[in-house]
Amino acid sequence: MVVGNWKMYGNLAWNKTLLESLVEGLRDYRNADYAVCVPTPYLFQAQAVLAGSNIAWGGQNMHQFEGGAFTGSVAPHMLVDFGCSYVIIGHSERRELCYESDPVVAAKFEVAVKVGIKPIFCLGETREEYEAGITEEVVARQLDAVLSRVGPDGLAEGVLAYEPVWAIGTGRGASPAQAQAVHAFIRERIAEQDFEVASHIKILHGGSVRVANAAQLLSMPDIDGALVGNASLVADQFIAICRAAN
Ligand SMILES: O=C(CO)COP(=O)(O)O
Repeated sequence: MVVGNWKMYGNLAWNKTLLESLVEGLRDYRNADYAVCVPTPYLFQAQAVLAGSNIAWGGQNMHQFEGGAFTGSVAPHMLVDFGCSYVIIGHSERRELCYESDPVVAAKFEVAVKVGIKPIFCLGETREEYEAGITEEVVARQLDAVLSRVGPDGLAEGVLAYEPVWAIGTGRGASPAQAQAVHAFIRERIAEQDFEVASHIKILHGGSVRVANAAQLLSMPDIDGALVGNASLVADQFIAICRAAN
């Protein structure tokens, strides 16, 4: 599975070119599930261009409540209205810059499943945490917050994305072996609760996934796909990463 996270980039004209190029470039490919998570105002455009194609679309965030006086927020059902299959939950940029806590991320995960949207649940350690050698502790805490709220069967309704924060946007991602070790740790921790769920759940990798390193990362046994930032903004690069998935 390969998912593009456009973050806060794009405009109507530019999106149109990118989306149409993706449809064209991936038309004959069925090797993986493909999706793009676009800024909320452009969901209608993603829906219009991608409907009927083999590329799904989704949001990058949503509120955990179904409605209310939350100026500037987007309710889960609003993503449903625009045909979203996915929503990114707990991205490190939202955890860090918007102070989203583990309990909030867990609540969002639960609500997304409830309204029928697959959450792409992000977890990963910061550079300080990595350097302090507490990666597993941090990732376990983030995972457990969701697991304890929805249980293994609930978790199975979503997709996981391990994104070491120090690898995001830096061009210096984790090595395949480094990434594999944490992916395996995550899978083992889920297996402690439910072996079946652990063996079937998709764990994507994110953080400077590029054309040059995608195939190697995706060949690791516990890496089931990629969550791509920068390279998802360039049609040829995103298409190449999608084609590298198997
Ligand atoms: O944050 C990311 C995807 O969610 C990764 O971004 P980059 O691919 O730009 O490092």
